[in-house]
Amino acid sequence: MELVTRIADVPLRGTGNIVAIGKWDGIHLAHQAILRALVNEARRVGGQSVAIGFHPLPMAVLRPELAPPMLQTLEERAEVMAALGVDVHLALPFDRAFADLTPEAFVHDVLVGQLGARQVMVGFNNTFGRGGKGTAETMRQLCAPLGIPVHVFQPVRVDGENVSSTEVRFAVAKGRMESAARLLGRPFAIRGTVVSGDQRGRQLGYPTANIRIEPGRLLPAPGVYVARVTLLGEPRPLLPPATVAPRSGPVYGAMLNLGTRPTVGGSELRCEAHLFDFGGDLYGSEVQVDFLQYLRPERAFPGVEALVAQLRADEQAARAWLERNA
Ligand SMILES: Cc1cc2nc3c(=O)[nH]c(=O)nc-3n(C[C@H](O)[C@H](O)[C@H](O)COP(=O)(O)O)c2cc1C
Ligand SMILES: Nc1ncnc2c1ncn2[C@@H]1O[C@H](COP(=O)(O)OP(=O)(O)O)[C@@H](O)[C@H]1O
Repeated sequence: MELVTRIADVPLRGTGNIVAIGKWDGIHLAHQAILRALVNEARRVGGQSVAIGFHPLPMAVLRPELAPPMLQTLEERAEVMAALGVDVHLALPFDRAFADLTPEAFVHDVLVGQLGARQVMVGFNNTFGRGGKGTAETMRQLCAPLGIPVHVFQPVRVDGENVSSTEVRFAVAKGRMESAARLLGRPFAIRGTVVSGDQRGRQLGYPTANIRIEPGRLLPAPGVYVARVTLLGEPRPLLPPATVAPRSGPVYGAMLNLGTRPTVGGSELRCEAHLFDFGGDLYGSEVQVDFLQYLRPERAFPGVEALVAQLRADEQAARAWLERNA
């Protein structure tokens, strides 16, 4: 998949562009329904599937004080799209000039004029153009005279709730990882580089890979979790335009602590994972951490012995969970 941030960098391929528009944060089940339809339709007509999104997200530009933390970095979002088979992700920088386009100008100049869209797909609650004035219905009305079909996708429901990025954020922030996974269709995950810590873990018998946390992203509630860690290898800085392919690597069951380590006098938030049945050097490599299940809150133990005893109990609980859910 090509990841581009400028319309001029969208390749010209096939019989034209089939376009889906959204914010795509998290790429939950409802996003996936649209993107799968996009890919299928583009393949059917021999066209190119283009998912238009934004980076940074509109809210981060228009009302930064109200902008929620993101469920994914641009790279994480792009890789999930690549895995779904999308041909191009156009992540437009949402600046003031873009925000000021009227719905008419967006359709006539951007979608038709610059992108040559043949069909358009949007979610039922999509808004676009100045002040968010354009709705899915506006899109239909503007595209109909141009002979461009608009497909509006209805909400996807899970456990009686509409699937939305807001619902996913809520579940993640509460540490409800199984709810988050039901909405996402996969576990909530973060990626990061392993950096060095205080080198204390190995003395406790539990070396813990210290995963650097990107600012501005949403993290689960602090605490101890059952996790799965994928070793992705060398970090690959992403500078669009770039070709993005889904990455993978060896996968390990793990237990992790997202916390400040009060027992050893720590104060800043860290994400530290102990991988089961692994030995080796992870410093400088990139990992993906899937948060699977909340186990317990972090506690201040009277000393390291009590901490290690708890880590043994955590290991048993985490291994048992992984076995049950293999
Ligand atoms: C599964 C797990 C649970 C943990 N729980 C706690 C805890 O409840 N309280 C605490 O102070 N530290 C906890 N820790 C953090 C350890 O104190 C930390 O990993 C250890 O101090 C090693 O730090 P280092 O990697 O910087 O050397 C936990 C670590 C893991 C992997
Ligand atoms: N099973 C394992 N789980 C996590 N890290 C491991 C494991 N085995 C070896 N390591 C290595 O040990 C490092 C963590 O050891 P630790 O003593 O906790 O040091 P630090 O404080 O620098 O994180 C990891 O970054 C990784 O390179």
